[in-house]
Amino acid sequence: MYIVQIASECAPVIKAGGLGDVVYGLSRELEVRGHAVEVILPKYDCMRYDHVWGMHDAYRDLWVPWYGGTIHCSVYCGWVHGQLCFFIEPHSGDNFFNRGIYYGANDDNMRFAFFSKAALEFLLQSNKRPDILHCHDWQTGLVPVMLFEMYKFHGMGTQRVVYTIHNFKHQGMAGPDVLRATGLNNDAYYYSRDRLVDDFHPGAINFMKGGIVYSNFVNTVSPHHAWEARFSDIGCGLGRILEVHQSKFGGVLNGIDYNLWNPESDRYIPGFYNKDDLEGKAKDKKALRERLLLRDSDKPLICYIGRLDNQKGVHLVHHAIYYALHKGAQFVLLGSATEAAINSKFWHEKQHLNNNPDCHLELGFNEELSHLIYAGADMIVVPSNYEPCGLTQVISLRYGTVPIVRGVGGLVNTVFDRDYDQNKPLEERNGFVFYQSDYQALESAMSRALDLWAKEPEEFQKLVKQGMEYDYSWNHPGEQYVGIYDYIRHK
Ligand SMILES: Nc1ncnc2c1ncn2[C@@H]1O[C@H](COP(=O)(O)OP(=O)(O)O[C@H]2O[C@H](CO)[C@@H](O)[C@H](O)[C@H]2O)[C@@H](O)[C@H]1O
Repeated sequence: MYIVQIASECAPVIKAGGLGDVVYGLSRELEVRGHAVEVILPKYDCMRYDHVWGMHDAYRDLWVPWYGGTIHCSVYCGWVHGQLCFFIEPHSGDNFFNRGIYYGANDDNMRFAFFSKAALEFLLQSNKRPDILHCHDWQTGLVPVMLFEMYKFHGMGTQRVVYTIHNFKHQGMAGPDVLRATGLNNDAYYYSRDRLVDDFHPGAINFMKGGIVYSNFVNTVSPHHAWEARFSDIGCGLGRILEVHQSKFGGVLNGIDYNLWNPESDRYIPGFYNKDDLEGKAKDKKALRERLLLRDSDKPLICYIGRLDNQKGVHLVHHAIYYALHKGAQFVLLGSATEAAINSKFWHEKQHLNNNPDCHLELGFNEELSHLIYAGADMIVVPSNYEPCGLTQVISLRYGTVPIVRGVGGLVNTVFDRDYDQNKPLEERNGFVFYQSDYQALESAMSRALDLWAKEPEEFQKLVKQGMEYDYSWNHPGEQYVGIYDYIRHK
């Protein structure tokens, strides 16, 4: 099959979070399975150009209709660690992708509506006719809308679309302007409850809803989150439309790239190891302590890696730091906050803990350091309020770092409590789970983990190995996505 992914991120060249990992990892897996995959991305000024090889212009004069006129774009192509990617660069006063940021501008809705339109124009004008377009999150929700309402009539009638939702919270909203800009026009038609209008804001077009209504298959990134999206408020108002389209909606658990995340060959860690020989992990712990100026000791080391925002349960992350220190453990945090209030709270905390030899807060995005932390830590906390899939607990399992997680979303599908899991036999359990979002719940799971570490080190080691035995590579999800592509092609 010929598959084109249209997305706003692809790791490591453009990575703000887990979406980038998934776009890259899934693309590689599909290629290994013998399919041809291309990725279409915006050409941001701030992307990591050092991760693109052989960048050259692929399509010099792409004219994209926008409002009544056109915007001139150039399309570049290059290889991101073996994956062929196309980067669209618009030349207009809007400066859509020259802002020094990926997201967070006031006109994000227009930036990504334009990108979606430009991606379709690029396919149309360059005569690319993939079997499958795979779109991700609100940024590309308008792709299937425009494909089936416009481009279908211009020679793109056989393309099928899979739409993957990584986060229901951000849905992309705009006024009727976006219909004018993209050429969809016809307000009365699109402002209907079974098409694009937001169920709760009658004046707004909802991009994600468009993606759900028009795509041939829709999924989120774990089976449990698919259930939550339909039957709880986690669907953020999209529950009704998911109900209407339930026959084409499901959950596919994410994988991680096992070549990139591999403690036996990771180029960012000094000690290599596997489940049968964990000596290298001790070396990594030592290296991590040295790098972050933590005192060398026989204390356990707990970490947190991830965005710092309400989704991730920041109040519990904050509490975990102090509870770990109180229990005689060390704590390392690697996180970045986009919200000013959260950012300043953690900067304040960082200053406060600056001289503590058992704690280090690293605020910012640092891919390389994240590898060393996954390898060097004994445990990771993931106390999310909601979590569509979650990659950090899965990466941790691969690195023999025991996850302590809140039982929501994909965390439920990947972490099984050592003491209480009802469905897995003892020898298949791999971490600690708590359910409530209060301090006591977190503390009880953390203290169970720390007690096991201190009092029954052999049992703790067993848990580490059991976690490393899980296969959360792209192998299985890759097969599931190919099954979905096949199904919608022949339906
Ligand atoms: N400061 C930092 N420095 C370095 N690396 C950092 C970092 N902060 C995060 N990362 C890395 O970014 C990735 C984050 O993965 P998550 O699953 O937490 O994604 P996120 O919530 O962004 O995405 C959404 O999409 C993904 C993919 O579908 C879902 O798993 C998830 O539930 C959903 O919220 C991991 O690879 C992690 O190591």
